[in-house]
Amino acid sequence: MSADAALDWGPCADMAEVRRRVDALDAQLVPLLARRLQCMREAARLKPRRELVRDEARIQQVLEQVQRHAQAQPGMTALEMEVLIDVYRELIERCIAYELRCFDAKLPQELRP
Ligand SMILES: C=C(O[C@@H]1C=C(C(=O)O)C=C[C@H]1O)C(=O)O
Repeated sequence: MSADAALDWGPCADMAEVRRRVDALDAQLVPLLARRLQCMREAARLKPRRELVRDEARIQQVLEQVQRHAQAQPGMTALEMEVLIDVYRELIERCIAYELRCFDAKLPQELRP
């Protein structure tokens, strides 16, 4: 089965099909998440001060955009929307933690927290 066919909507015949779909989705998600992390490395390189790593206004903007993308998905339930936003909140927190580590790595040893 092609990756696209595995992503078709509709009920799965059995658990094997559920897992084929999940595996195909992960194959698409992992490279995208890796690229998102690489953006954090770039953000850490470009931001001049540690306190700029966490930007609450930008976090809100990202969450609102994600909500709009999710609303455009056919068949998305309110509960799925809630889970997705939770996943994104956690993703952003992990990204900020990674960005902080990247930022600290560019500081001279004596200035690292
Ligand atoms: C990448 C940035 O740094 C942080 C990471 C964010 C993210 O994971 O989307 C959002 C806001 C920032 O706190 C940024 O400021 O855009």
